[in-house]
Amino acid sequence: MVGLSWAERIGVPESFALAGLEMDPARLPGGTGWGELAGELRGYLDALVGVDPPADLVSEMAEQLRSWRERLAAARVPERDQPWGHRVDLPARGQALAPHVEMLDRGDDWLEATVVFGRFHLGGHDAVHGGAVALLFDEVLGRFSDTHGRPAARTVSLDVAFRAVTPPERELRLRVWFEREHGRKRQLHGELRDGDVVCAEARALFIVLRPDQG
Ligand SMILES: CCCCCCCC(=O)SCCNC(=O)CCNC(=O)[C@H](O)C(C)(C)COP(=O)(O)OP(=O)(O)OC[C@H]1O[C@@H](n2cnc3c(N)ncnc32)[C@H](O)[C@@H]1OP(=O)(O)O
Repeated sequence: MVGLSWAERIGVPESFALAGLEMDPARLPGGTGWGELAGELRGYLDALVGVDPPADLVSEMAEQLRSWRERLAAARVPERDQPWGHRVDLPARGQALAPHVEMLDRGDDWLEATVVFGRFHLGGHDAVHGGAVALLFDEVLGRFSDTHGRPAARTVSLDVAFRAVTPPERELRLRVWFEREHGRKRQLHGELRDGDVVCAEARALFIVLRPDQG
């Protein structure tokens, strides 16, 4: 990654997919195969949550995972060089923590997207975990907060109201928008819907980082 600027390394949070960014995936951390790997990991976690496997399969999986953990330990890099969470050219920044979000449309101060929570994000009784819903809002509101050339900010408060059960494995609609910007403060609002049903609403406050806080 020698010679790449920080912006080239992690991209800028202007997009949820490549839109407008001239980045060559082969030159980015993780290379061209990272998106497929992150997608496979997401799929693996969703599949694992949904099975009751026989004992020999459990042992075999544990052994393979142990082997991969040991191989990966040798390839550890500082956070700024890792592809996970830094690949803004890929869905979910190339990580499997947050659910899969696809941007549909956006204006200067609003954004619409679809989101599907996998079985991995299930809390119980066919409802998505409330923490996963909060994670979704923090991720999308947080990224959108930094768009249109705005300097980076951090979440200082996130209030989520759970209005109805959020179903897994269904395409849901997410809308987020700026409510107010004043000084270092940005207030954003988000709404998650399953058809006409409002599943959750969020209000978040972001504080722009001072140069010494980046
Ligand atoms: C591209 C990647 C996108 C991913 C999105 C994910 C986003 C995240 O999850 S960020 C991680 C979670 N958040 C954090 O770790 C933040 C931890 N907090 C901090 O680091 C610090 O509070 C920081 C740096 C943001 C601000 O600290 P500092 O510069 O000292 O601000 P401070 O002076 O205390 O507060 C600034 C203003 O905000 C207000 N404020 C601060 N916290 C709160 C709060 N919780 N509620 C209401 N107001 C608050 C203060 O009252 C103050 O207001 P005023 O200027 O009117 O007096």
